[in-house]
Amino acid sequence: MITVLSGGTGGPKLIQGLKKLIKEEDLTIIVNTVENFYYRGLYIAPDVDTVLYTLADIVNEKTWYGRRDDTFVTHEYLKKLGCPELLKIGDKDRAFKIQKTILKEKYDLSKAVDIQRKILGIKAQVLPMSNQESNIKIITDEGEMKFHEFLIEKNAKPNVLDVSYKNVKPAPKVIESIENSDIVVIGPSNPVTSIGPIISMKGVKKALKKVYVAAVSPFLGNKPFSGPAAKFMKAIGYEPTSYGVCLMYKDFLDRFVLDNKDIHLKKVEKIIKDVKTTNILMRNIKDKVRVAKVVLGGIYDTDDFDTDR
Ligand SMILES: C[C@H](OP(=O)(O)OP(=O)(O)OC[C@H]1O[C@@H](n2cnc3c(=O)[nH]c(N)nc32)[C@H](O)[C@@H]1O)C(=O)O
Ligand SMILES: O=c1nc2n(C[C@H](O)[C@H](O)[C@H](O)CO)c3cc(O)ccc3cc-2c(=O)[nH]1
Ligand SMILES: [Mg+2]
Repeated sequence: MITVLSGGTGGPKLIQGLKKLIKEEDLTIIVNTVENFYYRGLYIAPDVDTVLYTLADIVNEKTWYGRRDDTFVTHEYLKKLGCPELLKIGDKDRAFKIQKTILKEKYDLSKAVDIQRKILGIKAQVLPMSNQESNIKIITDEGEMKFHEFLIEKNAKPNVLDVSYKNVKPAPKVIESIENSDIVVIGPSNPVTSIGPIISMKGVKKALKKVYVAAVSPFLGNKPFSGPAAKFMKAIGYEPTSYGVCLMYKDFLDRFVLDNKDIHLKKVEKIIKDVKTTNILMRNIKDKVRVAKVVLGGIYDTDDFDTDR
């Protein structure tokens, strides 16, 4: 069994590659929930929905949120009515979020997500990291703001001084799925706001130390491939590089996959015993399968699986 720790962009790209190499029923995804929030009465779980759409092969791969080929009739009409939405939510995506909001009135998030996973015909297990709300705050030189205010309204421009979120309890099956895995894969997600909240939960690091853990870096040199990870890393006192990431994960990390052009390779090799390199930019499914093969190579046998599914 393989358990993947994932956010809503980098992790899902690697998941697409892993899905080509292993049976989907042998895959468990623990998804970040730190940025979940109620928006105008709708419960929004961005990374959960992106992971579900990715596993169901309906994700919009241009934005890494929402569904491919969705329509935006309600979103556009709300604008006309003078109530523009912060998030561009498609009509089918909205229905899916309305369903999750209704399910959450009766069940916890884990159960609601499991019902939706089955409706999408997904065989992998999808575990939200927690059923509690983290209320993440981004502390900037323009004051404290909500995650999506920072990311979308301010376009991640303000200087970040700190990132804070409540320490929440792991959801059911999270610890157990890590402990029962042949390998835990940490996707190239944002180390601070996607992976950090998962590994800082009670019992997670202890569980990760018991199993083989492999991670892919979201950095090349001093820059992430996309998004605000560099600002967040500096804000919490880590350099925005693969070396900074390996210092965050070093207590439990066994294998680290870096880009073959990463100038921090030597420093990382002093900390992590098993370092692999390849081109870790994932533009297409060929790239994603290649990176996934380097992650699993020699640890998890994928030979008996026809990869041209
Ligand atoms: C806003 C975004 O958060 P979220 O949508 O949750 O994304 P993740 O935390 O899952 O990932 C962001 C992370 O992904 C890295 N990334 C993106 N594309 C690639 C790639 O092709 N290869 C690779 N090794 N990493 C990739 C990127 O550097 C980001 O840091 C957010 O926080 O950015
Ligand atoms: O930057 C944006 N992110 C959007 N996101 C992504 C969201 O901001 C995520 O929290 C981040 O990408 C980090 O995971 C959406 C996610 C959804 O589930 C549904 C709709 C959106 C819409 C947007 C958007 O308009 N702009
Ligand atoms: Mg995220």
